[in-house]
Amino acid sequence: MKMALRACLRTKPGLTALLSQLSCSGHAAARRAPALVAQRSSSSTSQKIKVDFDQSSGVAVMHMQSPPVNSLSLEFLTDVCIALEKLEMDKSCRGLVVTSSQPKVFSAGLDILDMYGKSPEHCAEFWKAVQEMWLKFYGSNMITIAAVNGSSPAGGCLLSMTCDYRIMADNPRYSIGLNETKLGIVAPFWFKDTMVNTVGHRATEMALQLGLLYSPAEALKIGLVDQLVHEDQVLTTATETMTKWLAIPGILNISYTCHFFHLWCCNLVCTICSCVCQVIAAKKIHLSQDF
Ligand SMILES: CCCCCC/C=C/CC(=O)SCCNC(=O)CCNC(=O)[C@H](O)C(C)(C)COP(=O)(O)OP(=O)(O)OC[C@H]1O[C@@H](n2cnc3c(N)ncnc32)[C@H](O)[C@@H]1OP(=O)(O)O
Repeated sequence: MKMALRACLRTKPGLTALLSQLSCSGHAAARRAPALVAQRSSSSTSQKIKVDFDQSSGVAVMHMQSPPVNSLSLEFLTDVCIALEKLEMDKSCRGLVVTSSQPKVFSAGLDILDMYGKSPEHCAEFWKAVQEMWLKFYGSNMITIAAVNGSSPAGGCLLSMTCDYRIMADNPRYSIGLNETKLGIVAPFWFKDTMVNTVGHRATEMALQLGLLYSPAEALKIGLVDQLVHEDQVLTTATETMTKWLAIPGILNISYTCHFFHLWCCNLVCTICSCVCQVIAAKKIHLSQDF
């Protein structure tokens, strides 16, 4: 699916325009950009993320370092988007591993404090930044691997699902999933679609209806993560796995992209139809209440 989005971003100007309306590159560009120096190995740091780029392998590692739990605040999301933009522009960077510098937590999802009691303008900017992060990861030309070295609820799970491959620490105390329902929030349709593309319809239905958080073993069973390793080995396994992915010529990825692009279009049409049906149904309920 991620590859489908990649292809569509590359080849379909109309769709790119449509998607970019969801995006907000403007606000990201306005902020300071962490520098990536063109040398064999470089490191760039913003307040909330650190990027180590090894030019000889073409692989960058993004360490999320926003204590205590890497919650996705507007500032954090903006830093991530800026770093991704810079890596994407550097054609020598072919792979990206995302991981956490915080103990026990990959990401706690959207920053609840950044959503509560804020102005409508702030909420709009915040929400656009969430969408931009999703678009940038899902539409990335790089191979992306999530090294999930801790719990990853809600938006944290979404972030990991936008990657091509997920490796999680095999610690039963950690959990991962879209638990929005348990918080009284309906997960947006594109959260749902991302999960459907990862684990299929039935598993997503169960997960969202019940707001399930899965242990690493359960997550592996339904395909929410691809591999479990000992806590100490999450990052090294991710970089080893990256080598295998990067050995596949990029052109083959593009050919799979065409199959997945078709699926993605079907999904989009279904979603639009379903929205229209919901509006009609809501209007009917409203009318029937008038009588
Ligand atoms: C504008 C449109 C809105 C539409 C929204 C639709 C989609 C929503 C998706 C979301 O992502 S909503 C966020 C959902 N997140 C969660 O449910 C996670 C809640 N947190 C946890 O489960 C746990 O904190 C943890 C991540 C498993 C870590 O547990 P641990 O025991 O290690 O730490 P804690 O003691 O619980 O927390 C430490 C510290 O961090 C604060 N915190 C935790 N999560 C968040 C968060 N999401 N946002 C902001 N702050 C968070 C927590 O309050 C503690 O703070 P304190 O000051 O030390 O008390």
